[in-house]
Amino acid sequence: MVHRVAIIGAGSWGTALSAMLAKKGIEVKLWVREKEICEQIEKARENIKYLPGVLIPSNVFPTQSVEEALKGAELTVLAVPSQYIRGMARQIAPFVPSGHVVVNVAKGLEMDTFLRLSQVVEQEVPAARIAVLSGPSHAEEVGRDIPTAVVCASYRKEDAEFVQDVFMGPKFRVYTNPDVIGVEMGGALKNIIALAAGISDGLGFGDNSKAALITRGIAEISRLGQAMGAHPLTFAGLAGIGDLVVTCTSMHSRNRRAGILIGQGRPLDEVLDSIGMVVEGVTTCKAAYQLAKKHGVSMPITEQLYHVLFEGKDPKEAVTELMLRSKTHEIEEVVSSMDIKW
Ligand SMILES: NC(=O)c1ccc[n+]([C@@H]2O[C@H](COP(=O)([O-])OP(=O)(O)OC[C@H]3O[C@@H](n4cnc5c(N)ncnc54)[C@H](O)[C@@H]3O)[C@@H](O)[C@H]2O)c1
Ligand SMILES: O=P(O)(O)OC[C@H](O)CO
Repeated sequence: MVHRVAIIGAGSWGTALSAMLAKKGIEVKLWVREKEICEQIEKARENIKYLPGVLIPSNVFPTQSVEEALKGAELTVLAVPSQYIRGMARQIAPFVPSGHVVVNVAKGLEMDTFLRLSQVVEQEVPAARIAVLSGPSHAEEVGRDIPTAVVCASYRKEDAEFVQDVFMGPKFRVYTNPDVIGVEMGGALKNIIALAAGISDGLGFGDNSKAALITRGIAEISRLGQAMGAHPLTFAGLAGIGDLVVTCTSMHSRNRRAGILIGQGRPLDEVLDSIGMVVEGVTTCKAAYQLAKKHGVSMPITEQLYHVLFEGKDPKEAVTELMLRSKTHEIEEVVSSMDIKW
């Protein structure tokens, strides 16, 4: 039984996970970047900016010191947005003992290097053993004890099972998976498709369009994931189709909400300002667009979203290009493996 956990980052997700672990009786040291939020959690037991309405138990100890957060921790959770993972990993590194498990819960790719986040943490915290936790899990629901299932991936079975034991509870079920690449790529790339699904809603399209985006979305996520070494079946799991469905359909999703506003014709800067929280799909789209080129993988939805976000393309024109692009089979592997001549 673990007694003390450090959580680095008190945005929506770090705050929800802190509350959840604290309710299991674990002492949580929560590193909070903003002084006013740190004081608010300490005094009012609430994080009004990032997770309003969720009571933060008294065994969550907010601190602005990374050293203090990690002191005596048996597990460290990195819960800052993906573009800050390297900086935070570098800050925690001096306080991470050899063999300590660091679990990354952010979903994205590093924008300049296109690295997966566990690779970034590995580079910055060589003493750590890395795990990742992903899957369909909106902070607003986890913070309110709504039943949720996620997946933990790690190269070592014992590390994945350790994280599973720490997080598992009657309202939070954790599976394990050795496919770190697949779990990370599913979690990162679903945000791109959620932005596209939001745009579809913002344009006034319907459920058919959404289902098409989800289904063709998982096809292109899986293609890039496999080109990078992932197992295809991981994309049929919680970090794949599971997270894709929740993010494309939920009003909690910041990516989907941002997409809706873009579809309604609002400029990207204004949209990101109005959401006020991280919209990971924007930077991930940039990285995935380049990664797809590098690996020679076709990602038509990602490609069109890239043109809309960064080159001012009209979303309606992007939809027409997606619908009219060259004809193709649904699943190439089915065509080649069926015992019939085509
Ligand atoms: N919110 C969710 O429901 C949810 C669920 C699962 C995974 N995630 C993932 O967790 C990660 C964190 O997202 P979130 O939802 O908690 O973010 P958020 O938008 O709610 O909060 C933003 C966070 O970024 C921090 N921050 C801002 N500038 C920083 C800097 N320079 N250095 C370090 N930290 C800085 C803020 O202090 C705050 O903690 C993301 O990758 C997200 O995809 C979120
Ligand atoms: O609000 P979003 O779009 O960042 O999604 C949050 C989680 O990743 C959902 O699983």
